[in-house]
Amino acid sequence: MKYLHTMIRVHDLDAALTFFCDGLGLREMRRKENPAGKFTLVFLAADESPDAEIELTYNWGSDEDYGSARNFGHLAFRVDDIYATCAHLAAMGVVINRPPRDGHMAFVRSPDLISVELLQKGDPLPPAEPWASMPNSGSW
Ligand SMILES: C[C@@H](O)C(=O)SC[C@H](NC(=O)CC[C@H](N)C(=O)O)C(=O)NCC(=O)O
Ligand code: NI
Repeated sequence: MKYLHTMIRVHDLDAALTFFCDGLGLREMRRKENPAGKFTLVFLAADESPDAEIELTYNWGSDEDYGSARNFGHLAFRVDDIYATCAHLAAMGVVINRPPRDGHMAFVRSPDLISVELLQKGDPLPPAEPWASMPNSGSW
């Protein structure tokens, strides 16, 4: 058996692509438009794990509240420099809900409030400001 993807429903496809592609660096692998079903599927992957995809499902014009079930935890990514990644996301206006105070782990949320865990590749980075003294913001 092979793991293929995790599907998440999004309300604003452009905002979700800005977060996952411009923010996290994932690449759009392919997309499927379904006019009959009035939805679009966009498959994304990180460069080091091209087979492990995220499937963004956009239901055209839907204002359905998809909720935020606590049984789904988070998507996790390994990053080369957690401080640089968090600084880049913060510059885009993304809230760093759990700052990388320990140089190892951080949490943010996508525009659809999907929790995303960022883990530093290799050993934790040395403590550095502003992260070392940055408080948590909200939940993740
Ligand atoms: C391509 C394959 O990976 C799919 O996941 S297609 C599954 C299919 N998706 C849809 O119909 C998308 C639109 C639908 N309105 C929705 O929001 O899911 C499907 O069966 N979805 C149902 C589901 O529970 O995933
Ligand atoms: Ni799917």
